[in-house]
Amino acid sequence: MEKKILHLVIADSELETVPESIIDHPAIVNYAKRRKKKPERIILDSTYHHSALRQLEDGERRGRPDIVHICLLNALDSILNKEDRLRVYVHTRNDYVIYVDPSTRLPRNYNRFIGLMESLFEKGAVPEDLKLLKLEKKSLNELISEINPDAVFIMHENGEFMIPKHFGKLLSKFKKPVVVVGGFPHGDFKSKIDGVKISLYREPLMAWTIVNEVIVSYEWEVIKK
Ligand SMILES: C[S@@+](CC[C@H](N)C(=O)[O-])C[C@H]1O[C@@H](n2cnc3c(N)ncnc32)[C@H](O)[C@@H]1O
Repeated sequence: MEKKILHLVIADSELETVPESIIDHPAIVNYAKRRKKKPERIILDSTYHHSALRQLEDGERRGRPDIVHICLLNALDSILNKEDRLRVYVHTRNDYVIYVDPSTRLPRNYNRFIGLMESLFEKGAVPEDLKLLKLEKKSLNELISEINPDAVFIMHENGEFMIPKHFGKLLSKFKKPVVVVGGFPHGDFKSKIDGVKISLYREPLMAWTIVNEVIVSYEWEVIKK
């Protein structure tokens, strides 16, 4: 029997290189100089580029690679992943998808993670020989069609309420479910996708907390040894 695998998509993630329209902004130019990189090659980060972000549409939610970093650390270090029952994808606001090999050992250090993302956006795959992380231009809907799941669940604070334990049970009924978690700090999904919206708590939680809850609730159902 084919084993059940959970496909987790961190969607509409606020991970992008600096947009053309702000490459001349002093906050970007100075930061790029300090890091000895070209402005267009650096990853937008609200901690350092706050004043430049104010000039961008959706500026209050953009530049949050830290959300992707923490979600990926949690997912890749999970028991579910070590048991080869998890596939993780990062979809970004500009419709790029990062395919994450389950054996990837992501840098714990945030600055090193940023360096890795910059190489990925420049080269399309890192490390170039092993291709543990691969970048492709793709919409969220294209990614989901490619996975070809038997169910799609969208984690959403306004979805049908279900405690994590019950959600794990529901997920385990499917062979290849996709679970979508928003990789952004505020607001709603920008991509339009079909799926069953599920809320796991009566308040909004951070994306990485939802990632943990989903993974562990599923793990308790499918890993029985
Ligand atoms: C920080 S939240 C998004 C921002 C949130 N809409 C807000 O304005 O505070 C990031 C993601 O975590 C998931 N999430 C957050 N709270 C949730 C909840 N109570 N139940 C299910 N998913 C949740 C959703 O996928 C959401 O897109």
